[in-house]
Amino acid sequence: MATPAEVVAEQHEEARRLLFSMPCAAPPSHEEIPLSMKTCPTLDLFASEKEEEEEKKACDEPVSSPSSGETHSHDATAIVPWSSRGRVDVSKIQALVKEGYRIIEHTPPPPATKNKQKASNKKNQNNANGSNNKNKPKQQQPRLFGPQYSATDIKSTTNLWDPVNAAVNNVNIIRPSHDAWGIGKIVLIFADDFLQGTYELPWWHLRTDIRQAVAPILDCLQIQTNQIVRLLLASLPPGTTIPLHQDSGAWVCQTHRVHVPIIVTEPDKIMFRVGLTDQQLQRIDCTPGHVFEMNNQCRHAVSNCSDDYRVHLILDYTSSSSSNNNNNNNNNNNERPQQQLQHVKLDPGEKLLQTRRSVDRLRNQGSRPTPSFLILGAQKAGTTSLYEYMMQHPLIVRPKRRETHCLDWRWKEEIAKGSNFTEKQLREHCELFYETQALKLHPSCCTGDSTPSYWLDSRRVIPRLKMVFPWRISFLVLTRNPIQRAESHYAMVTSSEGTPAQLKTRGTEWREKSFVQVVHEEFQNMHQCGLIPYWDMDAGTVDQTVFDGFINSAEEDQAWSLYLDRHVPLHTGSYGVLARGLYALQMRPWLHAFHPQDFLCLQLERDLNATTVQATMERVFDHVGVPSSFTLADVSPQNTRQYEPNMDENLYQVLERFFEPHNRRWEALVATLPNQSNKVGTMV
Ligand SMILES: Nc1ncnc2c1ncn2[C@@H]1O[C@H](COP(=O)(O)OS(=O)(=O)O)[C@@H](OP(=O)(O)O)[C@H]1O
Repeated sequence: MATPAEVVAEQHEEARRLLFSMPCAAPPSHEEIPLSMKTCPTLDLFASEKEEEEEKKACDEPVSSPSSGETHSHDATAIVPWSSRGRVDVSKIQALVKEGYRIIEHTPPPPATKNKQKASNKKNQNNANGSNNKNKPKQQQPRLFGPQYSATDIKSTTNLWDPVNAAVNNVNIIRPSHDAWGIGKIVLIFADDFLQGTYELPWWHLRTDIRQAVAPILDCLQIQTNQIVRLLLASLPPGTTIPLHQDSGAWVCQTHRVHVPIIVTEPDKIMFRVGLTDQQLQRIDCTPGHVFEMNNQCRHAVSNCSDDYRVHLILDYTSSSSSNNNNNNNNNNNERPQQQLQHVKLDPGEKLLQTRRSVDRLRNQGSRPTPSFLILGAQKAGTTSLYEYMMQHPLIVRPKRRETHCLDWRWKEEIAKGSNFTEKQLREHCELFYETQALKLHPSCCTGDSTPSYWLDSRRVIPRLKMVFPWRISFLVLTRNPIQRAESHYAMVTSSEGTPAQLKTRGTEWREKSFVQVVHEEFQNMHQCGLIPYWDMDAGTVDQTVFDGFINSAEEDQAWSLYLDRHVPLHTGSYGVLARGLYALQMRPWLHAFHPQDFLCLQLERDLNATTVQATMERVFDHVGVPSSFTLADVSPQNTRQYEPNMDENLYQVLERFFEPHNRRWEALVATLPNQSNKVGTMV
């Protein structure tokens, strides 16, 4: 939430009052602030449907209180809010950025001459047609990619603050809150929030004069260029206050934030404050050349109470161990292991596509297909929780519905009848269930859905999936104690609560039957299909020798197919109370059709409990190809239901005997899959 204007005005007035009574603090003794003093903030999450709104929101968002929701791993009083890193000569940078720092147009004007020309041509055309509604120019291109400028639109190539000059000779970067505050910028290095890509802009990698001017600062900090993830100059207009806030985003706890005042005409009229709380703010000396590091997890604010613009160089860098070509490891043991930075050199005039948390090159559009992951099942095994936890990740975008069913129930009826739909048409139909077009532009983001019915009867789903989404998909499979799964299934299907659509899809077949009856019928059905020859229907026991000889045989496959034909309808959810708990059987066709490494198999009780869920989700994020360094804000179980126990001890024991060899079979199968850590453990 942006700070209300009246609060900003109050803070500005307070800063003005403090100018003469609050001296600059003596620099704390620390030099580089350990990253372990910067805990991960609570993120305000990316919401696909509100993307436009989100983009307008602040990158550095104000939050209520620094000590409230945050869990500092350190004694709070020991956290260092800032440190002085030295002094440097900034005259070379001053000379480079002096021109135009006072007159900044933040929104580049449209390329006037050409647009006017086009508009007048269009007007003439329309008049000639006798209509001015036809052939309206499409609004979408300019909005997405920004206007196209050419060298002739630039007023002065030496004015690095000019957004038109930047758009042509450098790269246009959007910084929503800073742009809204009227802050001018010269961006040299930029990164997305997860540091997936560190972009060196042309004015950095093509201009020796700029690099040489900045070099003394890097020497002072004792860092290499490849450690920098953001480097920019910001011009704060007179009379402006950036209100109290603390920075958010996954990058914050992985980077050191440095400020260097460059042009500050009246340093005594600048109020730059930082502190652990709003009551503990310290004022920092902002005379040009003072290199200081600020803990941007602490509260901070700045007010320019002078009559001139104020230019700071702002630099974020990672510990040396995370940068390529650097062997010097000064990482503190408490810090998260850091990823290797990927440095990308951008071309002059190149277009970037930004959301609040992501940065993508226009040239990379479409490089991640949609969808790129699917939660396959099992039904009632916690798939809603898994899905909702995934959707908290800022780079995962919600599909239009959680269970798309685009490959089973919602597969076009005509298609099912075998009409002549082309592959392209089929794909387009399925793509409608996802934010496909928007995601093409943002390949660092991804989407997928959770349709637990896919796992059980995959005979239709797998060929359709291979046809419409022929790229590599990351699959997620979640299992649960199959007895509890069955109880949960029965409770859902017989519940009278839910929307009319939910009640319809659940069916009414089990309404008049007890759980015991439903289980008994399922045993009969399986038996008649020849699916459980090892099961003594009267004694309720397994013949292990028959079981071992039967599983994975052609007879088992045939019996399974017969069972699916006879007892797995599409129009109701009242089926498969035991079959849905035969996890290895459901998985077999999937493993025949796809690579084993495409699957991540999790177990509800073991992997989504309060102790394990964060680590599990980091594996999930890794599996689907988004940065795993994201802390979940809400790990509460989803889609829970209160219901009376619906079986006696005797039935429970029967089911335990029935499922026991199947559970072992499943565990043995999962153990053969690559990338399944935590694979040792028994089905609870
Ligand atoms: N984290 C966690 N820990 C323990 N149990 C959990 C968790 N998340 C979901 N659940 C339980 O999973 C059941 C819902 O599963 P699904 O969301 O897959 O159901 S559905 O197939 O989408 O209808 C539902 O089970 P029942 O409450 O027994 O019906 C949920 O309570």
